[in-house]
Amino acid sequence: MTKLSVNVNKIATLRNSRGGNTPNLLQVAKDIQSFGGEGITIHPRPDERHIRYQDAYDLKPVVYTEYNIEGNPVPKFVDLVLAVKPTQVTLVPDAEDAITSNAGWDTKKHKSFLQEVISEFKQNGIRTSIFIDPVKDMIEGAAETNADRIELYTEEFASEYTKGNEKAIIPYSDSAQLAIDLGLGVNAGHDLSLDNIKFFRDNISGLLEVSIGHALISESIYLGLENVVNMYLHRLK
Ligand SMILES: CC(=O)[C@@H](O)[C@H](O)COP(=O)(O)O
Ligand SMILES: NCC(=O)COP(=O)(O)O
Repeated sequence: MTKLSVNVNKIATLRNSRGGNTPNLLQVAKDIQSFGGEGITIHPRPDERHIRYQDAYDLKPVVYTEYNIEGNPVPKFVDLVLAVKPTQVTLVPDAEDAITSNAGWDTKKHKSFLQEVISEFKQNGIRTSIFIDPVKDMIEGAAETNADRIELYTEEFASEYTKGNEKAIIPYSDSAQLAIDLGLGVNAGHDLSLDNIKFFRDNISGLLEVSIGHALISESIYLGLENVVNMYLHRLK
């Protein structure tokens, strides 16, 4: 069963745009879970353009499903995650000025760093996942970091699928199977949407979790948040 974790970054974007507290991030997170959402994901970036570090603390008592905090493991981020202790931390190699996440880890080049930071999170009871491209060497490197899971970076799939190229799934299905064979759990995210999620899910064995934000919140403008959450859940059955 693939769990739906809703990324609420874009709720925070809207909230911050007026300087107030509308939409109320905590209330939206409660509602998403009451609609059937099986997790809440946030990605506090160093410039706090959307999710603020305080949001990560404030959400902890509100999230009773799975709480996933994503980000580049710079010292401030590591301290935040160790203090909040979410269900899962997803490590993303984002540059500070990146408009959004745009690459997976080089797990060979950063092996010792990742081993060290992953060990610290695991010692604190936090499940670890690393954001990764669907590349054989990188998946093998991920296994050597002792991460619990990988998160397949799905932008390339989403972009190609939109153009009608269904073969774009092949690196992802191959990578997922290799990860499972190496003892890694498989998550996925970035640019997944109502249009592509069922095809992706149907072709990825053992997919444990998808984290979806930008498309889901955008689709909700037209279709309503409760309706969209349930449309994703239906496609993920
Ligand atoms: C790692 C990942 O794919 C998501 O966290 C994505 O980066 C969302 O970040 P933004 O909402 O800032 O685009
Ligand atoms: N890890 C992916 C995520 O949390 C949301 O990415 P997106 O759906 O906003 O592209």
